[in-house]
Amino acid sequence: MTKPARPANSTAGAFDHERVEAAVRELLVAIGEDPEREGLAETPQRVARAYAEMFSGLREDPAQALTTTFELGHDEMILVKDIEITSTCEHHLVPFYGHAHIGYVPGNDGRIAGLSKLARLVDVFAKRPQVQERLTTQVADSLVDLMKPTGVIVVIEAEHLCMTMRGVRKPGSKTVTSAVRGQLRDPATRSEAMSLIIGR
Ligand SMILES: Nc1nc2c(ncn2[C@@H]2O[C@H](COP(=O)(O)OP(=O)(O)OP(=O)(O)O)[C@@H](O)[C@H]2O)c(=O)[nH]1
Ligand SMILES: [Zn+2]
Repeated sequence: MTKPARPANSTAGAFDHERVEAAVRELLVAIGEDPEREGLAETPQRVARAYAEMFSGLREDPAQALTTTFELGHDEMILVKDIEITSTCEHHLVPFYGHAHIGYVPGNDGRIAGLSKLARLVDVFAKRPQVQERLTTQVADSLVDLMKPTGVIVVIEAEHLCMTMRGVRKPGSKTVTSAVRGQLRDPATRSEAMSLIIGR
């Protein structure tokens, strides 16, 4: 049975460096390598440090990313385009990377978010084992939760290394996912938002 995905704001247990190091050492033996040879001797520790960074979002709360908001009385769409993202495919544990575009129309209070905080919010979810669709909806749903905006659109375009370096080997293929909430579901506003995002 497929287990349900971890809820957006749950916090995972502490990162166990020693256990990751032991697992990487074991992995090296399993692929026929010598984990004691000079070039690999420190690899388990390096990989543990890298994983701690790549999966740091498991222990982060999205509410802590969206800390700074301003009461501006703004009621038009705000769009932050081309936010670079790197995440990790949960099926193969290799990266997928590309760009996120986040647009929203503030709620009735006209409250807006600090621009950098939107990029921080994406990272909370990107730094977890992911599939692109869930990453996209988690960003949209947490923005709805935290900002109570009138509308939200999140578009992510990414290249998956699991499709380029191995398996089907189709370099250059891009996956585009979107999540649209509230007023931006209206076909006219949605297509205006999409043309701002896609029209470069
Ligand atoms: N929908 C979706 N699929 C993904 C994502 N990342 C990887 N996948 C796909 O997950 C699928 C896993 O398929 P499996 O048949 O279980 O694994 P596999 O034998 O390694 O598959 P191949 O990649 O086709 O060699 C593959 O089709 C991947 O392309 C993602 O973010 N979203
Ligand atoms: Zn994959």
